Amino acid sequence: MSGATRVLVLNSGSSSVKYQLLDMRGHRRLATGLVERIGEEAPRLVHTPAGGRRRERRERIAGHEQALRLVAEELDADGLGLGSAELAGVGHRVVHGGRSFTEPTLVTDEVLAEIERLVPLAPLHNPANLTGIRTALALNPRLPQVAVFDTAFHATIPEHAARYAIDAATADAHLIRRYGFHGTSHAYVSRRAAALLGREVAEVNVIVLHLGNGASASAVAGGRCVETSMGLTPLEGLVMGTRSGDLDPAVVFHLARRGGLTVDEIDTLLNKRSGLLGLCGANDMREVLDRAERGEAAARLAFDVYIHRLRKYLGAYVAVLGRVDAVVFTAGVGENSAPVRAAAIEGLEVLGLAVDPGRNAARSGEPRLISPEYARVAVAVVPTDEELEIATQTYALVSPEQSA
Ligand SMILES: Nc1ncnc2c1ncn2[C@@H]1O[C@H](COP(=O)(O)OP(=O)(O)O)[C@@H](O)[C@H]1O
Ligand SMILES: CC(=O)OP(=O)(O)O
Ligand SMILES: [Mg+2]
Repeated sequence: MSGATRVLVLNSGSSSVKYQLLDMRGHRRLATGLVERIGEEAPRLVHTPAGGRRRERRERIAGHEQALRLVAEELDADGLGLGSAELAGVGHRVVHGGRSFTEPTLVTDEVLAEIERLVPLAPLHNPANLTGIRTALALNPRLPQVAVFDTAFHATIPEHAARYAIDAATADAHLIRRYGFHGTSHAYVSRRAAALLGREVAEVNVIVLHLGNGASASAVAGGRCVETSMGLTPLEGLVMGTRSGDLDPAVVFHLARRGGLTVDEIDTLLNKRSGLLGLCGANDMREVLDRAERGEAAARLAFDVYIHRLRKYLGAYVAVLGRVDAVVFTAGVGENSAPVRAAAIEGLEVLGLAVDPGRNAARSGEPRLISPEYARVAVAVVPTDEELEIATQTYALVSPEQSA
């Protein structure tokens, strides 16, 4: 392999693509960007080269392939395109790896076929991820492509936590079990949390609360994930921006039989029109908090439902782990919302948990403690960096001699 030291990371969501180009010498970001509202009204691309001016494009963007071609054009314009000899490879976030993929994987035809086979388990995500890989390959067939799976870190969850209590043969026939998602973030953040405590990863038990648009909790014992809140798909668990999280599965039958909704309509309802949005009409936690402060009852209730669910999981994961060294908040809401963190931990002194108001209110892009000096369990904020983690894993695969 040549002296190529750059990695492009693509995180293709159902209607967006986030990307970063990193130089792995010193982990420097050379460009970052976002394409949003793909296939919807008013799509746009925002591209920011390091040290350069932010550029924006607003044009029709019908699908992910077109989105990626525009990204490639923007990178080309900065001399950073997919044809560049300095590019060592492309790392793709792939949401569902089923039980087939527990490690970052160099993409081959067989790997593509397996990701395709898993589409029914992640219909909103895997097709976009596949298009990302195929388009990058079309733009430069010689460039190594690496798939980094959201599910991989959760492969260590023991069987008793991964199995749903349904007919075993049916579960096996349809690959039904808990897979878990956001694994790249849970892995990265739990490692950074151990470093913040000045301890070895193998020594600490951590609960990670990844609260973004999608949200999930995980229990990590000595660096191995033992439980997580998302399941077969990223719908289970916590209340999210637009997803319901946990509910009685009979709600689905009831909506089909009594409400006259089709399965696809129920799927859309639970994934896109539920959560905070469904409860109060806003999916952004900042707006929910603003409206709640102005006395809007629906927004107050949405916040309370969100926090109640979070606290239930927190308590459950204390029981799962037995001993907890740290509770860690991460992702958009977890990193930025002091009110969410305060409400999640309030009154949990019995579990050794407390938040220092001054520390909680402070702002910083660095990992930090927000628990008081005396607390038995650390409460921390650790910014996640899925892109850096994907780039690091990609570089280790495509350039092992240099990344070592
Ligand atoms: N200051 C803040 N207070 C509350 N929520 C915030 C704040 N800043 C960002 N967020 C929330 O973070 C969410 C995005 O989180 P992020 O981790 O970037 O999500 P994703 O990667 O799933 O798109 C937004 O929906 C918004 O609600
Ligand atoms: C898997 C998942 O929920 O991802 P996101 O939070 O990016 O929607
Ligand atoms: Mg995210």
